[in-house]
Amino acid sequence: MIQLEQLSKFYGSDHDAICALNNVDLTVPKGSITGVIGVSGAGKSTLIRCVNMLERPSSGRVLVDGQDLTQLDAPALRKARHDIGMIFQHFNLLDSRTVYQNIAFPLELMGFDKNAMKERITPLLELTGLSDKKDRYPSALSGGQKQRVAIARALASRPKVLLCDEATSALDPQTTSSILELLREINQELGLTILLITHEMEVVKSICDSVALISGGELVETSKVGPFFTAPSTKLGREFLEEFLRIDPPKSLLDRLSSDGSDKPYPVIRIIFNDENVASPLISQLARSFELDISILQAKIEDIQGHTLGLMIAEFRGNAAHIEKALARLSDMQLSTEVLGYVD
Ligand SMILES: Nc1ncnc2c1ncn2[C@@H]1O[C@H](COP(=O)(O)OP(=O)(O)OP(=O)(O)O)[C@@H](O)[C@H]1O
Repeated sequence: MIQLEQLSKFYGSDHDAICALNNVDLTVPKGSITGVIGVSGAGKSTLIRCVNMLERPSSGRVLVDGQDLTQLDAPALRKARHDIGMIFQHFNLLDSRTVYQNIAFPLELMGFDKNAMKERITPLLELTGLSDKKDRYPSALSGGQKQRVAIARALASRPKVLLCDEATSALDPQTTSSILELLREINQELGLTILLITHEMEVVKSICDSVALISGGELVETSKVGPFFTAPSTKLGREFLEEFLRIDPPKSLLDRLSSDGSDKPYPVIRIIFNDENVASPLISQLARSFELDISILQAKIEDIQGHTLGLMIAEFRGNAAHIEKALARLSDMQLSTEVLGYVD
């Protein structure tokens, strides 16, 4: 388990200090995968680097399995770091060492002899699918394979927690999926607690149990992943969700679309559905109740860990007063709606 208590970090001197983290409280339960998401500059890297003291917090506490790392002297911190593995966006492998030697590196520092090292490394090569690549150098590996080496190296000291710093940001979507799958497997098989930072909702959706949204160094929302995707409680959460769900209207529609409703009477609406209303025959009910013709122009449904989320772009045609009432009905139902423009 990782606990961050009132964690703050300032860079620079007093008068022009930059506040990168401001009184952050976050708990990552044992065996869970928690994602910290935020835009560039929000403080994600600073946060994750404070967990293993690569950055010294300015104030607050960092507890890993109950031990406050901010209170440790250098030798005790070195020892505590054996419990914390970390992987990075750009892998950080040693180019002059083979795959095997890279994974062996932390064990050498810990004083393992050759046989004990082999005993540790062989199953890690298997787990990460690298057994046949053990004598290759990093330059002869793909990005995904490099990240697998980094994961094996991070696991060599048998850590209790794994920190992932944008671990898939440099990878293509297919490789990203395979690395995320590997992380999920490791989490389940080894019971490893994982804290990751990302700017991608797709990563959170794929493997996280919980999510923490960070902005301007402050934690603005924490939630289980299902509720976060179906009903985020903050404006920023909703923005992330909309960006994730975004489907651009087709060009043929954009060409007809006017931002001004005075010359074109029929609105084109984007509606986000969630668990509560995705299954209801909402569109046909609205059409019947308000005598409207509703054309669905685009639609998308996502399954987020058992929760359903849908997005639809639809054109509402009919009497202006009836359209207004239909929109009011959507609003009463707490559905997130947005008028994209008007058509005639
Ligand atoms: N070493 C540093 N010295 C001064 N300011 C820093 C330093 N590192 C980060 N910052 C500042 O702290 C704030 C948070 O940066 P951080 O790198 O933690 O954000 P981030 O969310 O990880 O961004 P990105 O996704 O772009 O990496 C930013 O305003 C950044 O400019």
